[in-house]
Amino acid sequence: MNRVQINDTTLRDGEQAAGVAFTPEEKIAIATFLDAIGVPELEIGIPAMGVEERQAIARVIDLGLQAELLGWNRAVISDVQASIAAGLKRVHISVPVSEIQIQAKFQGRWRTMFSKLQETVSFAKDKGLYVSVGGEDSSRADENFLVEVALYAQELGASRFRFCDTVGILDPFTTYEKVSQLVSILSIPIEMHTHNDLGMATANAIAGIRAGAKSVNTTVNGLGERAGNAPLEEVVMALKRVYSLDLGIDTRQFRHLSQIVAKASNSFIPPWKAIVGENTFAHESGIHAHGILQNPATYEPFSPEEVGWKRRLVVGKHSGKHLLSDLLKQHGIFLDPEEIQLILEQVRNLSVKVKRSLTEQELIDLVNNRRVAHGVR
Ligand SMILES: CC(C)(COP(=O)(O)OP(=O)(O)OC[C@H]1O[C@@H](n2cnc3c(N)ncnc32)[C@H](O)[C@@H]1OP(=O)(O)O)[C@@H](O)C(=O)NCCC(=O)NCCS
Ligand SMILES: O=C(O)CC[C@@](O)(CC(=O)O)C(=O)O
Repeated sequence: MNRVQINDTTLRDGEQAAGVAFTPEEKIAIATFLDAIGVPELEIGIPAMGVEERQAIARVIDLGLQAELLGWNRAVISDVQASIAAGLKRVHISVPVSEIQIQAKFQGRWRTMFSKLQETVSFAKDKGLYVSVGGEDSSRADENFLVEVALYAQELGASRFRFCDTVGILDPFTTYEKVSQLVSILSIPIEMHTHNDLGMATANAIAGIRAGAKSVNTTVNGLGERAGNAPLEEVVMALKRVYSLDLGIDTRQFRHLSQIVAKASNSFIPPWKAIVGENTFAHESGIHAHGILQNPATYEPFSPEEVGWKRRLVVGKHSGKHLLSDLLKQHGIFLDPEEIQLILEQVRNLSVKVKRSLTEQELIDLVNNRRVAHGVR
């Protein structure tokens, strides 16, 4: 698989998630962090939103980051002017390409879409800007029509074409076919933009990359419209682990980054969320813990440290004797097999009652209480 570049859109599509509103300071902190870990391109907002958004974007530009910075625009001249006013040198111009979107936005007049694309791309090019063009709803567009739009964008001087699965309705197989077709026809690179409505954003992003896309949009934690976008951490780790493609991003910072974005977006990360959920390296079940105690590779796809975590072994409803005696030994408590079995039963009962794993102190208390009850010192 060829080299591919991340263009992270946490600060644009991520912030479009209902209820999410970053302060300028949060935008700065997130952009700085993404840049520091080696993300090479960031879509940092929508200048047409107004003066405050433009000021926040300008502050991010002023940081002098290594990353290339991009602003999102409709095919509207005043949007591009707003991007220029914010100080951006790179603009992304989006046009609807499916029948349903062209109907909603331009009353079905596809010629209007072409003329707006022409006007805005030419305007931006005349101003010396780098221009990327996005096909909104590419996945539902007529394939020949999509090719026509993309070729036109290329002819106008766009440097990249973004294939958008706007409502997340593709699977990886169809994504591969559609993107392969575009890659075979266009000479400019394709960028993947996938949504997670059917839980396939990461898989579709990877399928597009396998088909030859050279760039991919991600967001931290998968934050974004509705069910969100392809998560940065998942795309980077899938490329690294499945395809041995190291993008040079410091993955050890993923946990920290995830927490910063979760806080700024006032949202909660499910414990089982791939890579950044707090259970991703926690083991409670007896058979798993027994395996982990011998060799962590039995039940871990890669080391927790690689993405900023530490392994956790916890006792709970599904634990077994090996884990229990191992944890107790660490506290200098040695029980015979019969006692272990009795404590295990108590662990199960208490876990069901409190509906969680037990803390080490709760485990020790169970042992101590049993000793007191049986007059053991
Ligand atoms: C962009 C924004 C400033 C425009 O605000 P607005 O003038 O109040 O208009 P609305 O959002 O109500 O409606 C969208 C307008 O953009 C038009 N539009 C939508 N996509 C377009 C595109 N790719 N190119 C050109 N025009 C487009 C719609 O047809 C509608 O036009 P109209 O005002 O002439 O009817 C505002 O929607 C905003 O702040 N958006 C930021 C977040 C966002 O919507 N992101 C979605 C990305 S798809
Ligand atoms: O950049 C583009 O061309 C479109 C990106 C977009 O995020 C638009 C959206 O719905 O907010 C999508 O998913 O289509």
